[in-house]
Formats: sequence, structure tokens, C-alpha cells
Amino acid sequence: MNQGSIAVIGAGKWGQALHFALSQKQKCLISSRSKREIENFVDLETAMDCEYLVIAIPAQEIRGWLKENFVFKGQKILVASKGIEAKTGEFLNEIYSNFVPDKNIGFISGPSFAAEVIKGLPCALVINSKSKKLYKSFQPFFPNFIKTYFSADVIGAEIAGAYKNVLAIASGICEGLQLGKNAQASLIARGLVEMQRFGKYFGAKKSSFLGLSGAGDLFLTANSTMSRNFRVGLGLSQNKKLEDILKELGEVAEGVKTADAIHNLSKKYSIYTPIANEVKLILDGKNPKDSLKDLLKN
Ligand SMILES: NC(=O)C1=CN([C@@H]2O[C@H](COP(=O)(O)OP(=O)(O)OC[C@H]3O[C@@H](n4cnc5c(N)ncnc54)[C@H](O)[C@@H]3O)[C@@H](O)[C@H]2O)C=CC1
Ligand SMILES: O=C(CO)COP(=O)(O)O
Repeated sequence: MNQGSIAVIGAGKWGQALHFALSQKQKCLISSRSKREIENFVDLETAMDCEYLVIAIPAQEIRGWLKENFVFKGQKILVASKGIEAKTGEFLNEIYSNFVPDKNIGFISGPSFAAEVIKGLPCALVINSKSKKLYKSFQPFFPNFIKTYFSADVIGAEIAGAYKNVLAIASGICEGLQLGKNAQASLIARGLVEMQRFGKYFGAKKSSFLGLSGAGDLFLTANSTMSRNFRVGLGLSQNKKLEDILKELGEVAEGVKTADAIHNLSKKYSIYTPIANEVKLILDGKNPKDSLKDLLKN
């Protein structure tokens, strides 16, 4: 293993932005399943030999990718994805735990549009890990324009980061239907309560939902057309077909599959998640105006 070296795996929007950020202080490699014209692009084998890895591939692809490609050699890993696996309802930390010990892994959360990070604009992130030592070992890699915080509440950060994508879809629908700022603020505030309730069931801490990982990321994504999930919601409000919306988007919108996962988990464990459930029903074809009526019922 190449001691002290760092690589980003996944060269989508977020992988490239993290690569830019992590290249400010030292050389940072980047790898992806197809070759890209990016400085310090390497093959997967070379990347995997680095002591530090940042993995930025879509949540639904992680299990298959790990099975096919990953060899644990003692690397320290940061997971940059935000989502819940739809086909099993497993959280990403559960999936990774089959491949990497807890003390070697952390999860990035917080409000961070790739398009702003790649311009070097200021940003604050949380590194969530069972090991503070892991956080401290990654901290020096981050550039001056990114402030990093530590939290040991891995499940809280994961749920907040995944859930806000579903709520961003709801907020995009609200915007598209021109329901007004009162409705949108209510939706976001009730969404925050809902994700906290869901998180509590799985042992998450309340404070994670009130800080950068929850409120921070939710306010960002549920209020901006820069969010892919928000744009999915806009498309749904115009009665566009999901398939066409996703084709036009050309990038991942994690909220689509995560809505499925939340729907199944909340049903299984009887957790009250009305907004996420309506998003799932709209994705399955329900008219958003009918969802609105159902959400407004006293
Ligand atoms: N774009 C953003 O602003 C942010 C994104 N994220 C999260 O980061 C993750 C990745 O998002 P983006 O990079 O923005 O998405 P993207 O759609 O721009 O890129 C996804 C990347 O994953 C790769 N990929 C897809 N399937 C793969 C597979 N089976 N094996 C290997 N690689 C595969 C693609 O080639 C592509 O490079 C998502 O979970 C997203 O929620 C988190 C924070 C910010
Ligand atoms: O997670 C993000 C910003 O923190 C990106 O959100 P979208 O995937 O909705 O663009």
C-alpha cells in the first residue's frame, strides 16, 4: 500500500469536486470505471493501493461495486454517497461493514453542491465515524475553503443525507405547483421533523438533524434548482414521466430510490413518514395534487 497517498473513486460531479478540493494541498489521484481526461487519473488498481480513499459512487451501485472491485488492505475510507439501498433497505454503513472495519471508515455529510465546491467556494462538512482518529487522519487533506467537523453519529448523518433527497423532490413538486412559500416552509419544517422521527427509530441523535447533516443539507437542496432531486420534483409537478425526467437529468438523483427504501422501512417498522410516502406514491404515478390534498387532511 502507498502510505500517505489519497485517491477519489468515482468521477461523477461529486467525485470530481472532491478531487479538486483534495488536490489543493497534495497530489490526489482519481479513478472511475471509464477513462476520463482529468489530471492524475489512474486505473482502479493504482487507486486502490492508496492509503486514503474517498468513494463517490451512487448508493444503489455500492454493494455490487464493492463485491466486484474492492480489496481491503487496511485503507482508510470516506464514503461520499447519500442514499439507502432500495432492494434491501440497508444503510450504507451496514453494506460497507461487510468489507471494511468500523475504525477505518467515515461518512461525509453536510450541505455541499459539487458545482460550488469545484469553484473553491466556502463550505462546511461533517465527517461521521466511529473513530475520531480516522477523522483526524483525513482532516489535513481538506483545503482551507472547507471547514470540517467530527461526529460519531454515523447513522444520524446517513439518514439525514439520504432523507433530504426525498424531501428535495417534495419541495421541487411544491415549487412546480406554485403552492407558495408558506407551503414550502411548512413542508421543509415538517420534513425535518419526519426525518428525525425516522432516524430516532434507528438510534440517530437529534443533534445531527439540527446541524449541517440534517437542516443544513435539507435547506440547501430543498430550496434550489441546483439540486438534481429538486429538479426531479419540478418535472413531476409538470406531469412528466419519471423515465424522461431521469434521462434529461443524466446524473443520479438518489431520492428516487431512497423514497422506495424509506417507504419499505417505515412500513416494516411502523414509522410515521407521510411526506416520504407521498413522494414514493407520486414517483409511482399518483397525481401530486391528490398527494397535496392527502397531506393537508386534518
Ligand atoms: N453532486 C453533488 O453535489 C453531491 C453528490 N453527493 C452524492 O454523491 C454520490 C455521487 O453523486 P454524483 O457524483 O453527483 O453523481 P453523478 O451522476 O454525477 O456521477 C456518478 C458517478 O458514479 C459512477 N458510477 C455509476 N455506477 C457505477 C458503478 N456501478 N460502478 C462504478 N461507478 C459507477 C458514474 O460513472 C459516475 O462517475 C451520490 O450518492 C450523491 O447523492 C453528495 C454530496 C454532493
Ligand atoms: O447532496 C447534495 C448537496 O449537499 C446534492 O444534492 P442533489 O443530489 O439533489 O443535487
